[in-house]
Amino acid sequence: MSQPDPTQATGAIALADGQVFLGHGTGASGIAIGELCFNTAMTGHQEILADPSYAGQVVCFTFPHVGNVGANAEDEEAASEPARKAAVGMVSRAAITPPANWRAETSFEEWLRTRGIVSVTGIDTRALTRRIREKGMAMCAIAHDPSGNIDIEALKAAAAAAPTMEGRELAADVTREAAGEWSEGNWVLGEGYAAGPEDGPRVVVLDYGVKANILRLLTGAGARVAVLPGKAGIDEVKALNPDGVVFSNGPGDPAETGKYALPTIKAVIEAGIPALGICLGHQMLALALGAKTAKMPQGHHGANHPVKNHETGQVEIVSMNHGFAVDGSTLPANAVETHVSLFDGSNSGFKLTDKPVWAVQHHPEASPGPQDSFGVFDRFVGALKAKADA
Ligand SMILES: NC(=O)CC[C@H](N)C(=O)O
Repeated sequence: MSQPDPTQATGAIALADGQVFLGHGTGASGIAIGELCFNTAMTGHQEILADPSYAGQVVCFTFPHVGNVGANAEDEEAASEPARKAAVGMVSRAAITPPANWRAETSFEEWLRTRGIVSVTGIDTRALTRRIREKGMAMCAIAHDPSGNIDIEALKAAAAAAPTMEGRELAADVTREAAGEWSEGNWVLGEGYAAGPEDGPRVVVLDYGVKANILRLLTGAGARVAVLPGKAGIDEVKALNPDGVVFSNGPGDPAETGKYALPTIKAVIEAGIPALGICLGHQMLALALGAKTAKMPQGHHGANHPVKNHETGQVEIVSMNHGFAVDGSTLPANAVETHVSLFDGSNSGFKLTDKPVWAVQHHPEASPGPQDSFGVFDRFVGALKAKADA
């Protein structure tokens, strides 16, 4: 692959170990610093970059053609204004072509610009991905300068000085500022989003950077959904009379966000309120139960990860986006592992035997990805309805 002249490159990415890749800048200009991960999804790149769990990260897409479907407002995953600060950078191989899809409302390049995502194309993404596979996710600095005046040495220094993801609390940056109601339901081709139900179980979602499709699928399953900022305490949760509580996905290190979130999570479990944790919420539920989480070398980021559901015996193909994992062997005696990743055997879900508590590591809401795990929402809301009818 031809490399631009280092003195004229409009895009560059420097890793913390000093390795530099030169390319063509696109999207937002400037410099962004974050953890570099690779994502293997072949479609849904707008939804991936708009997932607030990617806050503080630069995403390298392994699929070479990114953005040729453009972008549209319906595929928005930010559920609040602060949540629009999701991925900080994007790396891809081929140049972004004009949109060629009937749903496109804008070009992907324009969307990257308006979202402030510093992007570089023309990169040997196979080499970059191999680097992550061999040495783990690296801190990086990514630059786009349309005039081609990138200070490579300064970029290397910025990458080397960047704080690693372990120990970072990022949920506070992407959570909503005030409590709110959520009424958007499931998306239907040609019709858009359905309205939420008038009655049904009350579900309170603790927002650590929740993906909008989690809220839509809860609403679609028949719940009346309220969303609270991630720092809300148990009194604020109880004031909404919840039939169930959801601990959302989100960015950063679960042990750090857990410093303010665990008291609320523990209080919900102790009160016997049915609870569901997703991704960061799954990790923090595990921490609340005394289990441990650890940083993974390369994490799971993609839309075709096989997960074994021990309860049904079936394999579900799921969306994944996590760089930390629950150590399943540290779960307490009253927890049963319900899901496991078939890529590496890491924990992908558990439930409690003596409390109505469930958790999944993967993203059952997809967006993007297969819908094999949509049943997580129907089962949770169904359990709340069954409890109300009992
Ligand atoms: N999608 C998520 O909720 C990610 C959880 C956590 N930030 C991780 O990287 O593991």
